Amino acid sequence: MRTLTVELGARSYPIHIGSALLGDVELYRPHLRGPQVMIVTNETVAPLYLGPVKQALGSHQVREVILPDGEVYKTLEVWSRIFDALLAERFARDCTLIALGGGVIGDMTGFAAACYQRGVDFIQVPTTLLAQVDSSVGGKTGLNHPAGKNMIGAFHQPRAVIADTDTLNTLPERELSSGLAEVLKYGFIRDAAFLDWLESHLSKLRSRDPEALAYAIWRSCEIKSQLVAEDERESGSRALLNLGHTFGHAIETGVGYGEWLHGEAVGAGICLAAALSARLGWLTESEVERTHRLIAGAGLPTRRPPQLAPERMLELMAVDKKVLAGHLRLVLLKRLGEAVVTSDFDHDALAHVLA
Ligand SMILES: NC(=O)c1ccc[n+]([C@@H]2O[C@H](COP(=O)([O-])OP(=O)(O)OC[C@H]3O[C@@H](n4cnc5c(N)ncnc54)[C@H](O)[C@@H]3O)[C@@H](O)[C@H]2O)c1
Ligand SMILES: O=C(O)C(=O)C[C@@H](O)[C@H](O)[C@H](O)COP(=O)(O)O
Ligand SMILES: [Zn+2]
Repeated sequence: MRTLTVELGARSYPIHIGSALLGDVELYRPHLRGPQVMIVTNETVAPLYLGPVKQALGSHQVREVILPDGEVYKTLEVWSRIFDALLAERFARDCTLIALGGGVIGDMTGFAAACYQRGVDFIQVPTTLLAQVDSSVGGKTGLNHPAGKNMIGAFHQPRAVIADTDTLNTLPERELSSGLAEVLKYGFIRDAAFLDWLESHLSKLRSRDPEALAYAIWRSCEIKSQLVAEDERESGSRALLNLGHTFGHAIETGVGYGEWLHGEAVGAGICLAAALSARLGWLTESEVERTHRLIAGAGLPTRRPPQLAPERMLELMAVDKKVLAGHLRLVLLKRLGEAVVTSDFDHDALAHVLA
Protein backbone atom coordinates (compact mmCIF):
# COMPACT_ATOMS: atom_id res chain seq x y z
CA MET A 1 0.00 0.00 0.00
CA ARG A 2 1.17 3.56 -0.72
CA THR A 3 -0.23 6.59 1.03
CA LEU A 4 -0.33 10.20 -0.10
CA THR A 5 -1.62 13.13 1.93
CA VAL A 6 -3.80 15.93 0.66
CA GLU A 7 -2.28 18.85 2.55
CA LEU A 8 -5.13 21.08 3.71
CA GLY A 9 -4.10 22.01 7.25
CA ALA A 10 -6.60 20.75 9.80
CA ARG A 11 -8.59 19.10 6.99
CA SER A 12 -5.65 17.13 5.56
CA TYR A 13 -6.40 13.50 4.74
CA PRO A 14 -4.72 10.35 3.48
CA ILE A 15 -5.22 8.63 0.13
CA HIS A 16 -4.41 4.93 0.53
CA ILE A 17 -3.76 3.10 -2.74
CA GLY A 18 -3.18 -0.66 -2.95
CA SER A 19 -4.49 -4.20 -3.08
CA ALA A 20 -6.87 -5.79 -0.53
CA LEU A 21 -7.70 -2.52 1.27
CA LEU A 22 -11.51 -2.73 1.16
CA GLY A 23 -11.80 -5.02 4.17
CA ASP A 24 -9.02 -3.51 6.29
CA VAL A 25 -10.72 -2.05 9.37
CA GLU A 26 -7.54 -0.20 10.42
CA LEU A 27 -7.89 2.12 7.41
CA TYR A 28 -11.41 3.19 8.45
CA ARG A 29 -11.12 3.20 12.25
CA PRO A 30 -9.08 6.44 12.72
CA HIS A 31 -11.71 8.36 10.73
CA LEU A 32 -14.91 7.19 12.46
CA ARG A 33 -15.98 9.68 15.12
CA GLY A 34 -19.14 7.93 16.33
CA PRO A 35 -20.66 4.45 16.12
CA GLN A 36 -23.05 5.10 13.20
CA VAL A 37 -21.90 4.41 9.63
CA MET A 38 -24.06 4.72 6.48
CA ILE A 39 -22.61 3.07 3.38
CA VAL A 40 -23.97 4.62 0.19
CA THR A 41 -23.57 2.45 -2.89
CA ASN A 42 -25.51 1.29 -5.95
CA GLU A 43 -27.22 -1.81 -7.33
CA THR A 44 -24.15 -2.87 -9.35
CA VAL A 45 -21.45 -2.31 -6.73
CA ALA A 46 -23.39 -3.63 -3.70
CA PRO A 47 -23.36 -7.33 -4.71
CA LEU A 48 -19.63 -7.06 -5.48
CA TYR A 49 -18.15 -5.08 -2.58
CA LEU A 50 -20.69 -4.17 0.12
CA GLY A 51 -20.07 -7.45 2.01
CA PRO A 52 -16.35 -6.95 2.74
CA VAL A 53 -16.81 -3.33 3.81
CA LYS A 54 -19.68 -4.21 6.16
CA GLN A 55 -17.65 -7.06 7.60
CA ALA A 56 -14.69 -4.77 8.27
CA LEU A 57 -16.94 -2.37 10.17
CA GLY A 58 -18.70 -5.13 12.10
CA SER A 59 -18.30 -3.50 15.51
CA HIS A 60 -20.14 -0.35 14.35
CA GLN A 61 -23.81 0.35 13.72
CA VAL A 62 -23.63 -0.07 9.95
CA ARG A 63 -26.54 0.60 7.61
CA GLU A 64 -26.66 0.92 3.84
CA VAL A 65 -28.56 2.78 1.17
CA ILE A 66 -28.49 1.29 -2.31
CA LEU A 67 -29.20 3.73 -5.12
CA PRO A 68 -30.03 2.96 -8.76
CA ASP A 69 -26.97 2.86 -11.02
CA GLY A 70 -26.20 5.55 -13.57
CA GLU A 71 -25.30 9.15 -14.33
CA VAL A 72 -28.97 9.74 -15.10
CA TYR A 73 -29.73 9.21 -11.38
CA LYS A 74 -27.29 11.89 -10.15
CA THR A 75 -30.34 14.02 -9.36
CA LEU A 76 -31.89 15.87 -6.44
CA GLU A 77 -34.74 13.34 -6.29
CA VAL A 78 -32.56 10.24 -6.01
CA TRP A 79 -30.07 12.04 -3.75
CA SER A 80 -32.80 12.77 -1.18
CA ARG A 81 -33.09 9.02 -0.53
CA ILE A 82 -29.82 9.25 1.39
CA PHE A 83 -31.47 11.66 3.87
CA ASP A 84 -34.54 9.39 4.11
CA ALA A 85 -32.24 6.54 5.18
CA LEU A 86 -30.21 8.68 7.62
CA LEU A 87 -33.34 10.03 9.29
CA ALA A 88 -35.14 6.69 9.37
CA GLU A 89 -32.16 5.30 11.31
CA ARG A 90 -31.88 8.46 13.49
CA PHE A 91 -28.29 9.07 12.48
CA ALA A 92 -26.58 11.76 14.57
CA ARG A 93 -24.03 14.44 13.81
CA ASP A 94 -21.09 12.21 14.67
CA CYS A 95 -22.06 9.64 12.02
CA THR A 96 -19.89 8.85 8.99
CA LEU A 97 -21.03 8.29 5.41
CA ILE A 98 -19.03 5.93 3.21
CA ALA A 99 -19.17 6.38 -0.57
CA LEU A 100 -18.65 2.91 -2.06
CA GLY A 101 -18.63 3.08 -5.85
CA GLY A 102 -17.66 5.27 -8.78
CA GLY A 103 -17.75 9.02 -9.19
CA VAL A 104 -21.54 9.24 -9.26
CA ILE A 105 -21.84 7.65 -5.82
CA GLY A 106 -18.84 9.66 -4.55
CA ASP A 107 -20.25 13.00 -5.70
CA MET A 108 -23.75 12.28 -4.34
CA THR A 109 -22.55 10.91 -1.00
CA GLY A 110 -20.09 13.75 -0.48
CA PHE A 111 -22.81 16.31 -1.12
CA ALA A 112 -25.17 14.50 1.27
CA ALA A 113 -22.40 14.57 3.90
CA ALA A 114 -21.94 18.31 3.29
CA CYS A 115 -25.66 18.92 3.93
CA TYR A 116 -26.85 16.39 6.52
CA GLN A 117 -27.27 18.27 9.80
CA ARG A 118 -25.13 21.00 8.13
CA GLY A 119 -22.16 18.72 7.66
CA VAL A 120 -20.95 15.29 8.73
CA ASP A 121 -17.84 13.23 7.93
CA PHE A 122 -17.46 10.96 4.93
CA ILE A 123 -14.93 8.50 3.55
CA GLN A 124 -14.39 7.82 -0.15
CA VAL A 125 -14.00 4.18 -1.19
CA PRO A 126 -13.69 4.55 -4.98
CA THR A 127 -14.18 1.42 -7.11
CA THR A 128 -13.71 2.77 -10.67
CA LEU A 129 -10.46 3.92 -12.23
CA LEU A 130 -11.98 7.36 -12.75
CA ALA A 131 -12.96 7.65 -9.11
CA GLN A 132 -9.57 6.36 -7.88
CA VAL A 133 -7.60 8.88 -9.96
CA ASP A 134 -9.88 11.88 -9.73
CA SER A 135 -13.37 12.15 -8.26
CA SER A 136 -12.61 10.73 -4.79
CA VAL A 137 -9.91 13.37 -4.21
CA GLY A 138 -10.39 17.09 -3.72
CA GLY A 139 -13.84 17.50 -2.21
CA LYS A 140 -15.90 18.56 -5.22
CA THR A 141 -19.31 17.03 -4.56
CA GLY A 142 -22.64 17.51 -6.25
CA LEU A 143 -25.44 16.64 -8.63
CA ASN A 144 -26.53 17.30 -12.21
CA HIS A 145 -29.36 19.58 -13.32
CA PRO A 146 -31.10 19.06 -16.68
CA ALA A 147 -29.51 22.38 -17.73
CA GLY A 148 -25.95 21.54 -16.71
CA LYS A 149 -23.48 19.07 -15.19
CA ASN A 150 -22.63 19.31 -11.47
CA MET A 151 -24.56 22.56 -11.19
CA ILE A 152 -25.67 21.91 -7.61
CA GLY A 153 -23.03 21.03 -5.05
CA ALA A 154 -20.50 21.97 -2.40
CA PHE A 155 -16.84 21.68 -1.57
CA HIS A 156 -16.61 19.13 1.24
CA GLN A 157 -13.42 17.16 1.77
CA PRO A 158 -13.50 13.49 2.74
CA ARG A 159 -11.74 12.26 5.90
CA ALA A 160 -9.88 9.59 3.92
CA VAL A 161 -9.73 7.94 0.51
CA ILE A 162 -9.33 4.15 0.40
CA ALA A 163 -8.60 3.05 -3.18
CA ASP A 164 -8.50 -0.73 -3.44
CA THR A 165 -7.01 -1.46 -6.87
CA ASP A 166 -8.37 -5.05 -6.83
CA THR A 167 -11.84 -3.64 -7.49
CA LEU A 168 -10.70 -2.62 -10.98
CA ASN A 169 -10.69 -6.28 -12.01
CA THR A 170 -14.48 -6.28 -12.33
CA LEU A 171 -14.73 -2.93 -14.13
CA PRO A 172 -16.14 -3.04 -17.70
CA GLU A 173 -13.61 -2.11 -20.40
CA ARG A 174 -15.52 0.99 -21.47
CA GLU A 175 -15.35 2.30 -17.89
CA LEU A 176 -11.61 1.63 -17.71
CA SER A 177 -11.12 3.73 -20.85
CA SER A 178 -13.27 6.47 -19.34
CA GLY A 179 -10.91 6.62 -16.34
CA LEU A 180 -7.89 6.79 -18.63
CA ALA A 181 -9.18 10.11 -20.01
CA GLU A 182 -8.64 11.73 -16.60
CA VAL A 183 -5.26 10.01 -16.19
CA LEU A 184 -4.11 11.41 -19.56
CA LYS A 185 -5.47 14.80 -18.50
CA TYR A 186 -2.85 15.03 -15.72
CA GLY A 187 -0.06 14.47 -18.23
CA PHE A 188 -1.47 17.07 -20.62
CA ILE A 189 -1.85 19.77 -17.95
CA ARG A 190 1.21 19.31 -15.72
CA ASP A 191 3.62 16.53 -16.58
CA ALA A 192 5.05 15.90 -20.05
CA ALA A 193 7.20 13.03 -18.72
CA PHE A 194 4.09 11.31 -17.32
CA LEU A 195 2.44 11.75 -20.72
CA ASP A 196 5.42 10.01 -22.36
CA TRP A 197 5.17 7.22 -19.79
CA LEU A 198 1.43 6.86 -20.45
CA GLU A 199 2.02 6.72 -24.19
CA SER A 200 4.36 3.77 -23.78
CA HIS A 201 2.18 2.01 -21.17
CA LEU A 202 -1.30 2.45 -22.67
CA SER A 203 -1.63 -1.16 -23.74
CA LYS A 204 -0.45 -2.40 -20.31
CA LEU A 205 -2.96 -0.10 -18.64
CA ARG A 206 -5.76 -1.32 -20.89
CA SER A 207 -4.88 -4.93 -20.11
CA ARG A 208 -4.94 -4.01 -16.38
CA ASP A 209 -1.31 -4.70 -15.59
CA PRO A 210 -1.41 -4.17 -11.79
CA GLU A 211 1.94 -2.37 -11.54
CA ALA A 212 1.18 0.01 -14.40
CA LEU A 213 -2.27 0.78 -12.95
CA ALA A 214 -0.88 1.35 -9.46
CA TYR A 215 1.72 3.81 -10.77
CA ALA A 216 -0.83 5.67 -12.93
CA ILE A 217 -3.23 5.98 -9.99
CA TRP A 218 -0.50 7.13 -7.62
CA ARG A 219 0.92 9.78 -9.99
CA SER A 220 -2.57 11.03 -10.90
CA CYS A 221 -3.50 11.41 -7.21
CA GLU A 222 -0.19 13.12 -6.53
CA ILE A 223 -0.77 15.75 -9.23
CA LYS A 224 -4.39 16.27 -8.19
CA SER A 225 -3.46 16.57 -4.50
CA GLN A 226 -0.90 19.27 -5.30
CA LEU A 227 -3.42 21.32 -7.28
CA VAL A 228 -6.10 20.92 -4.60
CA ALA A 229 -3.64 21.92 -1.84
CA GLU A 230 -2.62 24.98 -3.90
CA ASP A 231 -6.17 26.13 -4.63
CA GLU A 232 -8.87 24.20 -2.79
CA ARG A 233 -11.87 26.17 -4.06
CA GLU A 234 -10.78 26.77 -7.64
CA SER A 235 -10.00 30.44 -7.66
CA GLY A 236 -6.89 29.80 -9.76
CA SER A 237 -4.73 26.82 -10.69
CA ARG A 238 -7.26 24.11 -9.74
CA ALA A 239 -9.25 25.05 -12.83
CA LEU A 240 -6.53 23.35 -14.91
CA LEU A 241 -8.16 20.07 -13.82
CA ASN A 242 -11.01 21.14 -16.08
CA LEU A 243 -9.06 20.53 -19.32
CA GLY A 244 -11.56 19.19 -21.87
CA HIS A 245 -14.46 19.61 -19.44
CA THR A 246 -16.20 22.70 -20.84
CA PHE A 247 -16.58 20.79 -24.10
CA GLY A 248 -17.11 17.49 -22.29
CA HIS A 249 -19.85 18.66 -19.95
CA ALA A 250 -21.69 20.22 -22.91
CA ILE A 251 -21.50 16.85 -24.67
CA GLU A 252 -22.79 14.93 -21.62
CA THR A 253 -25.71 17.32 -21.13
CA GLY A 254 -26.40 17.66 -24.86
CA VAL A 255 -26.67 13.97 -25.69
CA GLY A 256 -28.40 13.11 -22.39
CA TYR A 257 -26.68 12.08 -19.15
CA GLY A 258 -25.20 8.60 -19.32
CA GLU A 259 -25.22 8.31 -23.12
CA TRP A 260 -21.56 9.34 -23.30
CA LEU A 261 -19.49 8.43 -20.25
CA HIS A 262 -17.79 11.33 -18.47
CA GLY A 263 -14.31 10.24 -19.60
CA GLU A 264 -15.47 9.78 -23.19
CA ALA A 265 -16.78 13.34 -23.28
CA VAL A 266 -13.57 14.61 -21.63
CA GLY A 267 -11.46 12.69 -24.18
CA ALA A 268 -13.23 14.37 -27.11
CA GLY A 269 -13.05 17.66 -25.18
CA ILE A 270 -9.26 17.39 -24.81
CA CYS A 271 -8.95 16.91 -28.59
CA LEU A 272 -11.12 20.00 -29.18
CA ALA A 273 -9.01 22.00 -26.69
CA ALA A 274 -5.85 20.85 -28.50
CA ALA A 275 -7.28 21.91 -31.88
CA LEU A 276 -8.15 25.36 -30.53
CA SER A 277 -4.71 25.66 -28.93
CA ALA A 278 -3.18 24.97 -32.34
CA ARG A 279 -5.26 27.75 -33.91
CA LEU A 280 -3.77 30.12 -31.31
CA GLY A 281 -0.33 29.01 -32.45
CA TRP A 282 0.47 27.22 -29.17
CA LEU A 283 0.47 23.61 -30.40
CA THR A 284 1.81 22.26 -33.68
CA GLU A 285 -0.30 20.08 -35.96
CA SER A 286 1.87 17.11 -35.03
CA GLU A 287 1.13 17.73 -31.31
CA VAL A 288 -2.59 17.80 -32.12
CA GLU A 289 -2.18 14.50 -33.97
CA ARG A 290 -0.30 13.06 -31.00
CA THR A 291 -3.15 14.17 -28.72
CA HIS A 292 -5.65 12.36 -30.97
CA ARG A 293 -3.46 9.22 -30.99
CA LEU A 294 -3.26 9.19 -27.18
CA ILE A 295 -6.99 9.68 -26.71
CA ALA A 296 -7.92 7.13 -29.39
CA GLY A 297 -5.26 4.77 -27.99
CA ALA A 298 -7.08 4.84 -24.66
CA GLY A 299 -10.25 3.68 -26.42
CA LEU A 300 -11.93 7.09 -26.37
CA PRO A 301 -13.67 9.25 -28.99
CA THR A 302 -11.75 12.19 -30.47
CA ARG A 303 -14.67 14.13 -31.99
CA ARG A 304 -17.91 15.63 -30.72
CA PRO A 305 -21.06 13.50 -31.20
CA PRO A 306 -22.27 14.14 -34.76
CA GLN A 307 -25.88 14.61 -33.59
CA LEU A 308 -24.89 17.53 -31.33
CA ALA A 309 -24.80 20.67 -33.49
CA PRO A 310 -21.97 23.18 -32.82
CA GLU A 311 -24.53 25.92 -32.05
CA ARG A 312 -26.13 23.76 -29.35
CA MET A 313 -22.71 22.94 -27.92
CA LEU A 314 -21.88 26.65 -27.71
CA GLU A 315 -25.17 27.29 -25.88
CA LEU A 316 -24.40 24.56 -23.35
CA MET A 317 -20.79 25.69 -22.93
CA ALA A 318 -22.05 29.13 -21.96
CA VAL A 319 -23.35 27.75 -18.61
CA ASP A 320 -19.89 26.47 -17.62
CA LYS A 321 -18.86 27.27 -14.03
CA LYS A 322 -15.70 28.99 -15.22
CA VAL A 323 -17.69 31.73 -16.99
CA LEU A 324 -16.61 35.09 -15.48
CA ALA A 325 -18.47 38.36 -16.11
CA GLY A 326 -20.23 36.73 -19.05
CA HIS A 327 -16.97 35.57 -20.65
CA LEU A 328 -16.31 31.95 -21.43
CA ARG A 329 -12.94 30.74 -20.14
CA LEU A 330 -11.35 27.55 -21.38
CA VAL A 331 -8.42 25.42 -20.33
CA LEU A 332 -6.08 25.30 -23.33
CA LEU A 333 -2.61 23.91 -23.92
CA LYS A 334 0.52 26.07 -24.24
CA ARG A 335 2.34 22.82 -24.98
CA LEU A 336 1.77 19.14 -24.15
CA GLY A 337 2.41 19.18 -20.38
CA GLU A 338 1.42 22.80 -19.68
CA ALA A 339 -2.12 24.17 -19.54
CA VAL A 340 -3.57 27.64 -18.97
CA VAL A 341 -7.03 29.03 -18.26
CA THR A 342 -7.83 31.71 -20.78
CA SER A 343 -10.58 33.75 -22.41
CA ASP A 344 -8.07 34.94 -24.95
CA PHE A 345 -9.41 33.09 -27.97
CA ASP A 346 -11.34 34.17 -30.97
CA HIS A 347 -14.96 32.97 -31.04
CA ASP A 348 -14.71 32.31 -34.79
CA ALA A 349 -11.80 29.97 -34.04
CA LEU A 350 -13.91 28.19 -31.42
CA ALA A 351 -16.85 27.87 -33.84
CA HIS A 352 -14.45 26.57 -36.49
CA VAL A 353 -13.03 23.91 -34.14
CA LEU A 354 -16.53 22.78 -33.15
CA ALA A 355 -17.64 22.56 -36.76
N1 LIG B 1 -15.83 15.26 -7.89
C1 LIG B 1 -14.90 15.25 -8.82
O1 LIG B 1 -13.82 15.83 -8.65
C2 LIG B 1 -15.13 14.48 -10.08
C3 LIG B 1 -14.06 14.19 -10.93
C4 LIG B 1 -14.29 13.45 -12.07
C5 LIG B 1 -15.57 12.98 -12.34
N2 LIG B 1 -16.58 13.25 -11.49
C6 LIG B 1 -17.91 12.70 -11.72
O2 LIG B 1 -17.81 11.28 -11.60
C7 LIG B 1 -18.82 10.67 -12.38
C8 LIG B 1 -18.21 9.58 -13.23
O3 LIG B 1 -17.64 8.61 -12.37
P1 LIG B 1 -17.40 7.11 -12.87
O4 LIG B 1 -16.72 7.14 -14.17
O5 LIG B 1 -16.80 6.39 -11.74
O6 LIG B 1 -18.87 6.61 -13.17
P2 LIG B 1 -19.92 5.78 -12.30
O7 LIG B 1 -19.90 6.17 -10.91
O8 LIG B 1 -21.21 5.86 -13.05
O9 LIG B 1 -19.37 4.29 -12.41
C9 LIG B 1 -19.26 3.70 -13.67
C10 LIG B 1 -19.99 2.35 -13.75
O10 LIG B 1 -19.18 1.34 -13.16
C11 LIG B 1 -19.92 0.62 -12.16
N3 LIG B 1 -18.92 0.19 -11.19
C12 LIG B 1 -18.33 0.91 -10.22
N4 LIG B 1 -17.33 0.20 -9.68
C13 LIG B 1 -17.31 -0.99 -10.28
C14 LIG B 1 -16.50 -2.15 -10.17
N5 LIG B 1 -15.45 -2.17 -9.36
N6 LIG B 1 -16.78 -3.21 -10.94
C15 LIG B 1 -17.80 -3.17 -11.83
N7 LIG B 1 -18.58 -2.11 -12.02
C16 LIG B 1 -18.33 -1.02 -11.24
C17 LIG B 1 -20.93 1.63 -11.70
O11 LIG B 1 -22.01 0.98 -11.06
C18 LIG B 1 -21.31 2.30 -13.01
O12 LIG B 1 -22.21 1.48 -13.74
C19 LIG B 1 -19.45 11.78 -13.21
O13 LIG B 1 -20.68 12.13 -12.64
C20 LIG B 1 -18.47 12.90 -13.10
O14 LIG B 1 -19.09 14.16 -13.23
C21 LIG B 1 -16.39 13.99 -10.37
O1 LIG C 1 -11.44 18.37 -9.14
C1 LIG C 1 -11.57 19.23 -10.01
O2 LIG C 1 -11.38 20.43 -9.77
C2 LIG C 1 -11.96 18.87 -11.39
O3 LIG C 1 -12.25 19.74 -12.19
C3 LIG C 1 -11.98 17.42 -11.75
C4 LIG C 1 -12.86 17.07 -12.93
O4 LIG C 1 -12.31 15.89 -13.51
C5 LIG C 1 -14.29 16.73 -12.53
O5 LIG C 1 -14.98 16.22 -13.63
C6 LIG C 1 -15.08 17.83 -11.86
O6 LIG C 1 -16.26 17.33 -11.32
C7 LIG C 1 -15.46 18.95 -12.79
O7 LIG C 1 -15.79 20.02 -12.00
P1 LIG C 1 -16.81 21.16 -12.43
O8 LIG C 1 -16.56 22.20 -11.39
O9 LIG C 1 -16.46 21.60 -13.81
O10 LIG C 1 -18.17 20.55 -12.36
ZN1 LIG D 1 -13.69 15.04 -14.91
